[in-house]
Amino acid sequence: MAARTMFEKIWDAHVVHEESGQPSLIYVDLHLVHEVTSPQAFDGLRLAGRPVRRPDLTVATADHNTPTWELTRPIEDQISKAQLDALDRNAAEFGLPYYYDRFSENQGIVHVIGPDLGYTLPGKTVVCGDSHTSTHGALGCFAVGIGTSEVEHVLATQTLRQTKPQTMEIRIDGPLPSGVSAKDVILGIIGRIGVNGGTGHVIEYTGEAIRGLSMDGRMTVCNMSIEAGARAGMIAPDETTFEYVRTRPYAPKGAELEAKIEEWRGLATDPGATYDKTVIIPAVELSPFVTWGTKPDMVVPVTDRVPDPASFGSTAEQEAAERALEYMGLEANQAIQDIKIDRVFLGACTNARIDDLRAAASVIKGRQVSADVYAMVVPGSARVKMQAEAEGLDQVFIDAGFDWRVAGCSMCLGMNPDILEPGQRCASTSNRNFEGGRQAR
Ligand SMILES: CC(C)[C@H](C(=O)O)[C@@H](O)C(=O)O
Ligand code: SF4
Repeated sequence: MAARTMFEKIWDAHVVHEESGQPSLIYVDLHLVHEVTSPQAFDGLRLAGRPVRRPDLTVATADHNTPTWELTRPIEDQISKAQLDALDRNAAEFGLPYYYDRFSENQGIVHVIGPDLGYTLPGKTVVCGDSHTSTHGALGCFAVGIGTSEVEHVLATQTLRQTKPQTMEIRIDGPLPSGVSAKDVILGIIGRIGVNGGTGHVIEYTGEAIRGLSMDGRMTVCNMSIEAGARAGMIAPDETTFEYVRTRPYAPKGAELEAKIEEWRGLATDPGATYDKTVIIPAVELSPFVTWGTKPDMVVPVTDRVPDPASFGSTAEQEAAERALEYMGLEANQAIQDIKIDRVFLGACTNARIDDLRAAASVIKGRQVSADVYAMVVPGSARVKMQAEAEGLDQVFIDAGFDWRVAGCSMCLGMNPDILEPGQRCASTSNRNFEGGRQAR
């Protein structure tokens, strides 16, 4: 058989039906569900009198609307409450055995809990009515975000209509310079290829720098494939992946798992397989990055300055930069480290896993949040929160003046009470910086 990429192997193994000129029908191994994009999908099933075809392959949780204050306080916002209540009802009515409501010890951001609990596994096809489903590809699976009508289709049939994407390799050569994290890798990539650089493609991240990342770091990279315009992101499973899976509560165990691992070793892209596009970035060219504007590719090293709009090549870019500076309240050539911030948000499916909290706590330990800044940490899941508390990280944050919250999406999109006031500037670990969004990084 001809040499194939990892994506092609997973795709080939899941095609149910192909017809020329039509999207393919692919089988879905894992369907993740949250309260925002599922209510209408369940309504559709109810109207058609159809059951959920594979409740055993469906995992649901409440994350976007959940308040991050103490769980004993009731939800004030009626729209949030209605979406959460709808998922409670739908999970009960359609018999979903794996539903984690906001009080569950397995609750959390859907992209944090899937891998952490051991539902997301190498070789699978994973879908969710959510753009950052790309996160799961870090384990070596094809994970793609879908819309609400597709959520209904998957609930009803366990299949998805999907046009076969093209493949793109992004190789980061050499080890990462010190101080450069997974977030810097992906911001550096997006800064280079732009927010449309991956359009129509599945990105496979390769190279020494990627191999050297922990699973949590790999998820950060794959998470923001969407900000590069890609359909999905993926990383070949290796010993780091297998070690991670061995300690997941709901992953296969013992001999069954070891047999699976042998199978998963065959998923990596074959030598000689070709990608439709390849981008090579030397790791030495990466540094700690932040965004200064209103698109994820408006990126500079943190030691640098806000760019001058006049320095951009096209009129469109110049105008976009001018608008971004105005929105952000920044001046051209201002040093990034001189920018005043009002808030800090550590959280979201980009950077709220245990490695992220450990890294932040190691910097924060012994320091104080400025009296002018309100800072909060929102762990990605109840399990991450528990683990952090077992390690005493919560105390490090609290001693420094951070608020220590309950898990959820929180300020990342502000469907819950965690929002900025107009004009406030926030340093955020989230994945987007759009106008009207809630965060700056
Ligand atoms: C609510 C949901 C549809 C949305 C998404 O798909 O991305 C959200 O997760 C986000 O990040 O804005
Ligand atoms: S944390 Fe943010 S990006 Fe991630 S799923 Fe929630 S709202 Fe979307």
